[in-house]
Amino acid sequence: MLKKIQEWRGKETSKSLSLKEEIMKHPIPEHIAIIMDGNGRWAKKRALPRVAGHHEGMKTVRKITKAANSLGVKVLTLYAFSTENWKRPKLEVDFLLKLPEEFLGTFLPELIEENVQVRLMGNKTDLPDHTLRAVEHAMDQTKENTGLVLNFALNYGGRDEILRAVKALADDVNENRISSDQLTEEIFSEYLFSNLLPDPDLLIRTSGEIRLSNFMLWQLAYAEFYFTDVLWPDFNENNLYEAINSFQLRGRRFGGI
Ligand SMILES: Cc1cc(N2CCCCCC2)n2ncc(-c3ccc(F)cc3)c2n1
Repeated sequence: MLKKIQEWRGKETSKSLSLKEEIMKHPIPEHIAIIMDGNGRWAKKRALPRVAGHHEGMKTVRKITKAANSLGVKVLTLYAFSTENWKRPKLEVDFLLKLPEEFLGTFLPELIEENVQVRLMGNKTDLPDHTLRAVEHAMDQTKENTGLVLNFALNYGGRDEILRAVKALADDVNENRISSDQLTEEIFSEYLFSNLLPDPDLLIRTSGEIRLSNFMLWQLAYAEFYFTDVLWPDFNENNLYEAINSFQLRGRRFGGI
């Protein structure tokens, strides 16, 4: 039995290595965005509390961040907490909003070592002070880093983002800081939380759900979508390679023929 497990693991490793070698021969998506779904289901399958799935999912964040950075991905955006998540039970929300400081408290030295730049995308005002302090400290400690931009969508909602951008733009028009005929998609993008970041090339959503859930509604206009039944806590480097391989096999036309 042990021999069979070792043989299986050997095959898995060689499959993973050969797939990584394969995708490295072709352009790697510059910006990958991930809806990290399936954490509660992962816990339920093991008769564990939902928060155990969130905690396991946090370990997957580290694993996939390292894998993306080693591939040369430029931006990795992770949907960590949506504006809709406030509707969850208070105990679960409190647990979730402690994860940023737990993750950074453990892995920030490693992120700095790996030249990763931490960034936040979302509405900061409603976040607890302890959460914001941890993230802003990490952003300050990594602002000079030039490797992977690890962009956490925290208290983020696509419609909220667009509405805030329109309001700020309307103020600028009313104050004659810009006229509506000067407005372009590029200028509008600067009003979004994701300003200065390139749009995602590849969106990955785990756990089999096939919907956007109010995520990066403007920015995903031309992205390739990849859906997998794998639950986020089980998502590994080979699953990432499979998603990138699928992306590379598709011909992107950006609306052209
Ligand atoms: C709210 C939340 C939930 C959260 N989960 C773990 C991953 C699965 C999805 C939900 C639960 N993770 N994982 C890492 C962070 C995080 C956020 C900001 C930051 F600067 C550093 C780490 C995180 N934040």
